[in-house]
Amino acid sequence: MKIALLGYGKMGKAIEKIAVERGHSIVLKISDDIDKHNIQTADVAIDFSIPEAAVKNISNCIKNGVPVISGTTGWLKNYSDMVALANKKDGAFIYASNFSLGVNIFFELNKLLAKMMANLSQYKVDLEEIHHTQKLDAPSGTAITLAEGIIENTHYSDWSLGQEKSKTTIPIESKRIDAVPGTHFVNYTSNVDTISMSHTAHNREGFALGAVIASEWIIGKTGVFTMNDVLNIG
Ligand SMILES: NC(=O)C1=CN([C@@H]2O[C@H](COP(=O)(O)OP(=O)(O)OC[C@H]3O[C@@H](n4cnc5c(N)ncnc54)[C@H](OP(=O)(O)O)[C@@H]3O)[C@@H](O)[C@H]2O)C=CC1
Ligand SMILES: O=C(O)C1=N[C@H](C(=O)O)C[C@H](O)C1
Repeated sequence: MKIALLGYGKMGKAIEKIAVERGHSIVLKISDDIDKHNIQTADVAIDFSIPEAAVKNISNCIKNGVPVISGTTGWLKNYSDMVALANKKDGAFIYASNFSLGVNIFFELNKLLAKMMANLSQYKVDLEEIHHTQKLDAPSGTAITLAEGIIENTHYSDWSLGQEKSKTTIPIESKRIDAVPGTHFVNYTSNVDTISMSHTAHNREGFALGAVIASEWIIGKTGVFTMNDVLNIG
């Protein structure tokens, strides 16, 4: 498989290592305006860039008929536009806030726990995420997906960064510490106890492997998919 890397930072480099180990070749490493490059030389594009570049990168791939996997976070207000474009152009597109197998299992556990807690009004939920100090966006995309999983299954209707805003808003605390690859907590607290669930990434390999597996999976397919489709969970 010929892979274009859209973004050659920490994740681009981690993906290159795993892709090459799995027998793929990297034909493009793009860190600037995608319009300067011919994306059609690749079988698939993997975007781990910056929030401001993701929409243009994804659009360019879809318009050129190249399947695209995006892990970039912080651009999600435009997600429905990318879905519409992919459907209109018969493209192939996967976005995931987190490509690791462990976090995708954690997403399902989060929904299950939310269902169990839905009628227990003595508990309040809050989320916490910890990442390295170079991270550009807050809260993390993973924390937003966790909040969405709780909103789908409880009376909560929104999330907010920082302190609790109302009884229907899930507070998310974002911490930035040194080189932390990514840690997420889901806490349910009552007057007498706290139930906590956490996922801790030890390095970036899980994210990178998930993105390469998604790229292998999407070849030959048309449509908009999620990691639940790729991993056959959920
Ligand atoms: N979904 C998931 O599983 C994961 C998602 N992420 C997300 O992936 C993204 C990248 O993370 P990370 O690799 O740590 O960040 P880095 O800052 O290490 O890398 C981002 C890279 O994007 C480059 N870039 C800047 N402009 C463009 C452009 N127009 N097109 C393509 N690339 C560009 C930057 O180049 P330069 O430095 O020259 O400006 C930089 O090399 C973030 O949004 C992060 O949240 C991260 C880990 C896992
Ligand atoms: O920026 C990162 O590093 C990460 N970003 C993703 C996110 O925003 O959730 C995934 C992972 O936690 C690492």
